[in-house]
Order: sequence, then structure tokens, then C-alpha cells
Amino acid sequence: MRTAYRVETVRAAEAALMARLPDGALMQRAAAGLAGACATILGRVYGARVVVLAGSGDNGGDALYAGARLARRGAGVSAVLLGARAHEGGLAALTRAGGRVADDPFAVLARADLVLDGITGIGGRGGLRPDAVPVVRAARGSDAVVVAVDLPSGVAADTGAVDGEAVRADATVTFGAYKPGLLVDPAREYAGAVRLVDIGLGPHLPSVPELEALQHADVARLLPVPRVESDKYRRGVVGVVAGSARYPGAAVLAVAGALRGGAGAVRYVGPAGQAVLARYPETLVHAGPPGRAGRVQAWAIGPGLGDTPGVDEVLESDVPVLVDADGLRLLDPAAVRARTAPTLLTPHAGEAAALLGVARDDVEARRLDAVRELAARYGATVLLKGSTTLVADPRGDLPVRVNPTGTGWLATAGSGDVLSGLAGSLLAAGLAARDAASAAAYLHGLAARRAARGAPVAAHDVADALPGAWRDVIG
Ligand SMILES: NC(=O)C1=CN([C@@H]2O[C@H](COP(=O)(O)OP(=O)(O)OC[C@H]3O[C@@H](n4cnc5c(N)ncnc54)[C@H](OP(=O)(O)O)[C@@H]3O)[C@@H](O)[C@H]2O)[C@@H](O)CC1
Ligand SMILES: Nc1ncnc2c1ncn2[C@@H]1O[C@H](COP(=O)(O)OP(=O)(O)O)[C@@H](O)[C@H]1O
Ligand SMILES: [K+]
Repeated sequence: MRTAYRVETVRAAEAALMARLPDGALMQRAAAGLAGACATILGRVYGARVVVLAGSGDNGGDALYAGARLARRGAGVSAVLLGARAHEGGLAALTRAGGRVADDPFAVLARADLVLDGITGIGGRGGLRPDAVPVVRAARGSDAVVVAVDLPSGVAADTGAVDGEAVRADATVTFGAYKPGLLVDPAREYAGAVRLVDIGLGPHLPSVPELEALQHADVARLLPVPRVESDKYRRGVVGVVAGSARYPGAAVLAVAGALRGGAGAVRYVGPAGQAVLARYPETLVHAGPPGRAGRVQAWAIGPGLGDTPGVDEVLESDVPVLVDADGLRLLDPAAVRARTAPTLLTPHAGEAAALLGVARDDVEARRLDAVRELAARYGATVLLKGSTTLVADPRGDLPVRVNPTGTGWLATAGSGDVLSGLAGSLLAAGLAARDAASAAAYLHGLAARRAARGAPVAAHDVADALPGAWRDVIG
């Protein structure tokens, strides 16, 4: 499991650790890790041309000390000082090691092999200041590899927001702990490949992080496995309420996902039964309404539903309910809050914006805030779809989960329908809403990567690739 912590938590842990260490020891650990990562990227340090962009704080200090280490190994290191002052110790170390302050920043940047972005780290506020913007653009426009120190300067560490201009790095070397902005878009995209340097913070960090990203082993522990005493009913029946005369395909895709999610049977309820049976004869179909369709252990309702009623009825049931797509349009927060069984909402950014009464761009810019706000307002688990899918629990003291497996190839019509069916099936199999949502997003992303392998995929390809993704996860 990867975890991320907020700035104030990281600072508190740093303070606790620093109290036990000699002055400056922590910065030296950071600088050593940073220089080592740069050496790996460069391959050959001797003769390499390195430019350090140094802001006025400790982030600049890390970068300058790392520059000094590289200079001692034979790199030609120039510093570009941005801000009213420079980290004294770092600048002195760099000068002692043979580095120099650049007379002409643009000339050194044009010839650089590697640029260290040490303008701001966790102390930065807002986007880059105007003096830094042309320098950062020149760095980006050169052939140099851009390595961000702790965070790409200009991104918000705690939220992943990018207000204004920020450094687009090829790689980020972060210290002590991931920060939420390194895992959540839009900032995540600015960070490139992220490498964590251990500076000994671990024992001083709280056990509950702000954010967590599951990995194969974590998901493997969540996935349901049939046992000797299992039968199709004990494995769980998932009810899929989806599709309409206008969108019969949504029903087929949601069922396709549900059949690969671990439930023992899939009960389809709605007007697209023929289309569903033609593709998946193993489905139990019923014309509806859901209350008459027979017992299920969880409902997934919404994909392609159009104006077909049913959401209110399903919300009144005492089993877990997933609401997606059209089902989200007329959702009554009071009805959701009144439920005793778990509810899982799976909006994309546009649907989340409508539920919150804000613009879609606001949700995209502050995904972490949006998903938390929705979970709190509806008293439901919320899976916010998108390039870094997030899952928030209504219990605000649990970490938000961020899915690391997503791929842009998933941005194809109907892939969300597959996800609904899959997550609903995991709910029926007995997973808690938060686990069902995060395991489904994880498998869904992996399946898309497997199916795509660099080429476009259709939603049904993603569904077909789910068993392979499942096998990858359980190893
Ligand atoms: N704590 C530790 O033990 C360890 C910390 N470590 C390192 O320290 C970093 C944190 O250092 P920090 O606290 O000095 O803040 P930092 O990110 O350098 O920026 C602060 C200065 O930048 C300025 N500024 C603000 N916004 C700006 C903007 N938009 N554009 C331009 N400038 C802007 C503002 O100065 P101002 O110009 O306003 O006076 C502010 O004072 C952390 O990320 C990690 O790298 C590691 O060595 C491990 C041990
Ligand atoms: N840029 C992206 N990167 C990764 N995943 C994405 C991206 N855009 C969309 N997705 C994923 O694709 C799926 C699209 O679902 P949705 O928006 O409901 O589409 P539809 O309604 O057509 O099925 C979601 O799982 C979402 O997380
Ligand atoms: K930085």
C-alpha cells in the first residue's frame, strides 16, 4: 500500500525526527537521496551539465546541496537563484564544490542535461511567481531531464490542485512520505515518475494516512474466493438495473462487468432483457420493477437508465446499493442518508458537479475536496471517476483511496457501465462499499491496460479482460 500525508503531518513528523538529530542532518539525507536519483537518471555524472533552480526556502536548500554532491562527482553545476534570498548553507556548499551562480540562466538552461526544480516544495503557495515562469519554460523547452525536488513547484501538495503555472517534471524525488498532490490529478500529471526517498520519517507518521493507493497484494486480500460450501446464492446475487429502449447497450455492458465480479449470479432487471440474454445467456432477466424481480444481495442501478423509474424503490431496499449515471440525476440526499445498508455513488466529474451544484471544472481542479464533500453530504461511499479515480468513505476519518491503475484508454463510451456492474458484483459478494469500489477501480484499470496494450479498446474489451486482471492480482 502506498500512503500519502498532508503537509502539516509531514512537518510534525519532521520536527519530531529533527529533535533527535544533529542540525541539518535531515536535509543532508534528502540531498543525498536526491543526488543519488539524479546520478541514476544521468547515468554518467562526470561532465554532466546540471542546472539548479533554487527558491528561497529549504526546497532550494535540498537542491543546492544535491547540486554540490553532483559537482563533487565532476558535474558542471550552475545555480539559478529565484526569490529574494537563497539557502545560505546550500549555496556555500555548492560554491565550495566548484558550482557557480549562472550569469545567464537561459544560456545554461539551453545546454543542460538535467534541471533540478528546487523553487518551492511543501512551503509553496499558489502557482509559480512571474520571475520563475520564463525560466521554467526555458527548462522545459530544453533537452534536459527536469527533476522536481519533493514536489513540482507550483502544485498544491495537499489537494493536487494547480492554480496557475507549475513545473512539469519528468521525475519527482520526494522525501519522507508521498504528499496527496503526487497521487491525485491534476498535480500528479506534473510529477512524472515519483520516487520516494526514505529520510527516517516512518516512525513519526500517524498510522492513518490522508490518502492510500492499493497495490496487487492489498486487492488480492479483498477479492472474494469461493469455498467448498459456496453455492451461487451464497456467493451473492447482484441485481443490475440498467439500460432502456434508447440505451440497451448499457445493460449489456453493466451485466458484462457484473458477471466478472465474483457474485454467484447476475439478475438483470429492465427493458433490455433480450439484448442481455443474446450476449450473456447465463443472466437471470426480469422486466421489473426491481421490487418484484426477486432477492438480491446488492443492487447496481443507473447505467443507460434514461428516465426509467426505479431508483427510489431500490434505495428503499435493505441491501447495498450502487447508484451510477442516470440514477444519480434525481438522487435525493435525504433518501440516501436514511438508508441503513451501504450506498455507493459512482459519478464522473460532470455528475459530481451536478450533485454538488458547482461547475465541472471546479470538480476536476479539486477532486479530493469534491469526493470528500460528496461522501459527507450524502452519507455514502463515493467513487469519483476520472484519470485518478478516488474513493471516499462517509466516515471522514478513513483515508481516501486513489486508484493507481487507471489509463486514458478507459475514456471510452460504456467503460463506466462495466465498472458499475463489476463494483455491484463485489458488493453482492460481501465486500464493504469502500473495498468493492477500490477493488473494482483497480481491476477495471488493469483490465483496460491489458486489453489496450497501447491501442484503443472498446468497453466490452475491458469487460473481457477482467478475468486476466483478476488473475494478475491474485498472482
Ligand atoms: N522540514 C524539514 O525538515 C525538511 C524539509 N525538506 C525540504 O524543505 C522543503 C520545505 O521547505 P520550506 O518550508 O522552507 O518551504 P519551501 O517549499 O522551500 O518554500 C518556501 C519559500 O518559497 C517562497 N514561495 C512560496 N510560494 C512561492 C511561489 N508560489 N513561488 C515562488 N516562491 C514561493 C516563500 O518565500 P518568500 O519568497 O515568500 O519569502 C517561502 O518561504 C520541503 O519541500 C523539502 O524539500 C527536506 O530537506 C527534508 C527535511
Ligand atoms: N483520462 C482518464 N484516465 C483514466 N481513466 C479514465 C479517464 N477518463 C475516464 N476514465 C475512466 O473511464 C470510465 C468512464 O466512465 P464514465 O464516465 O461513466 O463513462 P460511460 O458513461 O461512457 O461509461 C471510468 O472508469 C473513468 O474512471
Ligand atoms: K520543487
